[in-house]
Amino acid sequence: MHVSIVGSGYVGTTIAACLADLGHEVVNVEIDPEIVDTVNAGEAPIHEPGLPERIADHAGGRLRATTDYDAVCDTDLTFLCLPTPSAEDGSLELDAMRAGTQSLGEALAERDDDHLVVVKSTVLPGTTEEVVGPILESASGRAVGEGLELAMNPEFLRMGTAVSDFLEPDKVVIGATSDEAAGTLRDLYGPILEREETALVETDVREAELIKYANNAFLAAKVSLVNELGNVAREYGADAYEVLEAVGLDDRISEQFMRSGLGWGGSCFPKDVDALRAGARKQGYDPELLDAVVSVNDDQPRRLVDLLADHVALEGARVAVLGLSFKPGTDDIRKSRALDVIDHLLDGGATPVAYDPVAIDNVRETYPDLEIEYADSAKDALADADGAVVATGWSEFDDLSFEGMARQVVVDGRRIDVDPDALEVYEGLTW
Ligand SMILES: NC(=O)C1=CN([C@@H]2O[C@H](COP(=O)(O)OP(=O)(O)OC[C@H]3O[C@@H](n4cnc5c(N)ncnc54)[C@H](O)[C@@H]3O)[C@@H](O)[C@H]2O)C=CC1
Ligand SMILES: O=C(O)[C@H]1O[C@H](OP(=O)(O)OP(=O)(O)OC[C@H]2O[C@@H](n3ccc(=O)[nH]c3=O)[C@H](O)[C@@H]2O)[C@H](O)[C@@H](O)[C@@H]1O
Repeated sequence: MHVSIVGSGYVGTTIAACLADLGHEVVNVEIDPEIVDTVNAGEAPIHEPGLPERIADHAGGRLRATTDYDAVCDTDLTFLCLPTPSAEDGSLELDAMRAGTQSLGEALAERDDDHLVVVKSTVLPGTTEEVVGPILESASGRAVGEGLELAMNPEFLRMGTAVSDFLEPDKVVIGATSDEAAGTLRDLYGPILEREETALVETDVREAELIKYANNAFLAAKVSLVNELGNVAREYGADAYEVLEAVGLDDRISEQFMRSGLGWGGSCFPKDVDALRAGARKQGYDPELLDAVVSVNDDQPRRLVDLLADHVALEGARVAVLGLSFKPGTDDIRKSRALDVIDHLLDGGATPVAYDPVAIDNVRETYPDLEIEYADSAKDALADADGAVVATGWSEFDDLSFEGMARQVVVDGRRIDVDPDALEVYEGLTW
């Protein structure tokens, strides 16, 4: 099939390379010319395992990128993989969706053949049919349902495992406005749907939109619940990891997403939970539980720094911060809990000395005025430090030597492997 993908960020680039891998002819339409040049040069614009080799294999062949929307006219369907960030008040901001849809509609005015537009971005119920559809119709002069089809197909990939998550998903959700649209997507995903492990969910558009939010809200809530149970376990002097490992043996609960500690961050859980809360309020419902999910999460970084302050006077202290990315395996620092930990350390008058295997440049570029020191290795960060906090659970922190610290006080927000008896103080945030 000939596929166009509007937006070549984490999702758009990943699915473009994977669809090319499945044998489709793919073009990425992206406003950032630097990203376009990178993809066309056969390189990955983002850090994601498995992506560089796929882009190198297909660029110049089945995969290309362009800034020119007219490229969509040579394709059968277009995915919208545009950003859907939070507005100041946490509500869903649709400026990029509106702008990209307008450009797509204008380009499709030039095409008479059937065309399917698929919303891949995470959007609240009603957005596909009440925002995207009308913009498409007015910009293209074509009517949805008359050769111009509309569908919503949410994405569940995780950063760090995006390629394998896309190619080997638990489920594919298709919310289509017509049987033809659903059939086109089934054909597109053929080899993925043939896998026994992939469930196919066909539903209406509104349900498809909400499934994505419900999925993320559930996972974020699970981590907040696990964190709350961990906080309680600590008060009782019990080990939450042992407790939750046993709880996870119950099939109804599952062993996944049971790691308590510093909480969830990233570009999706925070914005999606906020958008759902704001959307629910707009509909007249007060989402008390989701509010609590956020407040438990917001409190964990402060709790971590308070725990350190029980052992180290923060004013004037050198504190090693191990990890900056929002989770291991990615250089993404958006809404990383590590940044909140750093803010609390700075508020307490400490000097944070940060180390991360891949995310330091992102922090430097994004927060040039942040008054912290950076280290080239964990060992350098720990040298002469009065205390250390573990903010991201990179595997290289397992079995780390804490020698060289002024005082071996370690407060762990991610349950790395350490020998507590070898340290002066070892505190786990939730165990
Ligand atoms: N990042 C992730 O792990 C996942 C993200 N999602 C959802 O997918 C959507 C996209 O997310 P990401 O790929 O992470 O965003 P991103 O910010 O990495 O990429 C979006 C891309 O769209 C481009 N763009 C913006 N306006 C444009 C326009 N008018 N025309 C063409 N290109 C334009 C940007 O330059 C950027 O490269 C969001 O709704 C997100 O919630 C869903 C599942 C996973
Ligand atoms: O909508 C999205 O963009 C994506 O959001 C998450 O993916 P991602 O943000 O890449 O990362 P996760 O692995 O889900 O981790 C999210 C946060 O939860 C934290 N977490 C996760 C699991 C756990 O047990 N404990 C825990 O604290 C991680 O450290 C991280 O900060 C979802 O897992 C994806 O299914 C979804 O597609």
